[in-house]
Amino acid sequence: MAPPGESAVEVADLVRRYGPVTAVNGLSFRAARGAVTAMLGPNGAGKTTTIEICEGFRRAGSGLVRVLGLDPAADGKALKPRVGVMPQSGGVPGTARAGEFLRLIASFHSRPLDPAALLERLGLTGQARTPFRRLSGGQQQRLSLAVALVGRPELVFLDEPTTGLDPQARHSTWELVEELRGAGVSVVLTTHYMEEAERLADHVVIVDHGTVVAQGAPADLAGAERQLRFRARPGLGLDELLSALPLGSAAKESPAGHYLVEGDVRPELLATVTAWCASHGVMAEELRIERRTLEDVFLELTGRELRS
Ligand SMILES: Nc1ncnc2c1ncn2[C@@H]1O[C@H](COP(=O)(O)OP(=O)(O)OP(=O)(O)O)[C@@H](O)[C@H]1O
Repeated sequence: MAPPGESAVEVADLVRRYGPVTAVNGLSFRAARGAVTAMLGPNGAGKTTTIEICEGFRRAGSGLVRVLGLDPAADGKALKPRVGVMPQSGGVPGTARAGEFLRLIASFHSRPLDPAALLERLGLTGQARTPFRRLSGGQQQRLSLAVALVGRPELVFLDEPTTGLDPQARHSTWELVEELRGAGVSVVLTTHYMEEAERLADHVVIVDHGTVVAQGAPADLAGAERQLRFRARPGLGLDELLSALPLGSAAKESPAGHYLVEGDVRPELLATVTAWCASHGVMAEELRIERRTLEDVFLELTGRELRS
C-alpha cells in the first residue's frame, strides 16, 4: 500500500514520439488519491497516449511516471490487481459473451465484486449471453466499465468513458464515477466533453498538443468572471457598443446573431448594454449572464474550440 497522501498518479516531463509526431510533449500532472482527475482536450491532444503509458500499455520516451507510487513499465505485475482500466477501444474480445467474460476477469481477482450484480447495476443483465461484438456501442462501453471495476481497484483509468453514449447512459456513468469517488477510489479519466470534466472532476488537466495548458479545480480554472450573452439581428455595430462600455470590456458576434460581452459584468454594464440596444431598436433576446465554462477557458488559452 502506498503511503497516505501520496499521489495516485504522478507524471513529470513525459515525452512520447511516434516517428515524426510528438504525441506527448513534456506533460506533467498529479492525480490525488480518492479524487477524480479529468484530462480534458481535443482529439489528438495526447490524452490516450498519456493514459496508456500510465496503464503500462505503452512505453514513455522520457520523463517520470508513477502510479500508486510504482513504475508502470517495471511494476506491471504489482499494479495489475490494484488498477482498473477501461480502454477507449473496449478491450474485450469480440466473441466473448458479456457475463462469461466478466466472471473470467472476476476470477483473476482475490476479492471481486459480484459479476451478476455489476451487470445488473449497469443495465446489462439482458445482454449477459451476448457476444461483445453484438452489443450496441453504449452496451460495449458499459461492459468495458464493468471489466475495469470488477476487481475493486484502488485506481481506475477511464479513457473517454462516455463518448458516443446517449444522455441517459452518460448520466448513469457519471453517477457511477461519483459513487467510486464516494468509496475512496481514485479516478483518472480522459474526455473532450467539458460538461463531463466540470461535473465530475476535482482536478482538471487541460491538454493541447501534448502538453498541459492549464490545470486546477474546475471553478478555479473558470474563475469568478461573468459574461453576458444575447441574441439579436446580425451585424450590430459592436465598435459603437464597445465605446459605451467600461474600458477593458470586449464584445463579439459569433456566430451571426449571437453576441458575447466580456469584462467586469456589473449591474451598470448590464444597464449600458440594454440601454444601447433600446436606443438602436434592438430586441436583445435570450439575454443572460453566465460564468465562464471550461470551453471558454480552452478557447482563450488555445484559440481553438474543444470540439473542433
Ligand atoms: N500508435 C501511433 N502511431 C502513430 N501516431 C500515433 C499513435 N498513437 C497516437 N498517435 C498520434 O499521436 C497524437 C496523440 O494521439 P492520442 O490518441 O494520444 O490523443 P488523444 O488526445 O487521446 O486523442 P483522441 O481523443 O482522439 O483519442 C495524434 O496525433 C495521433 O495521431
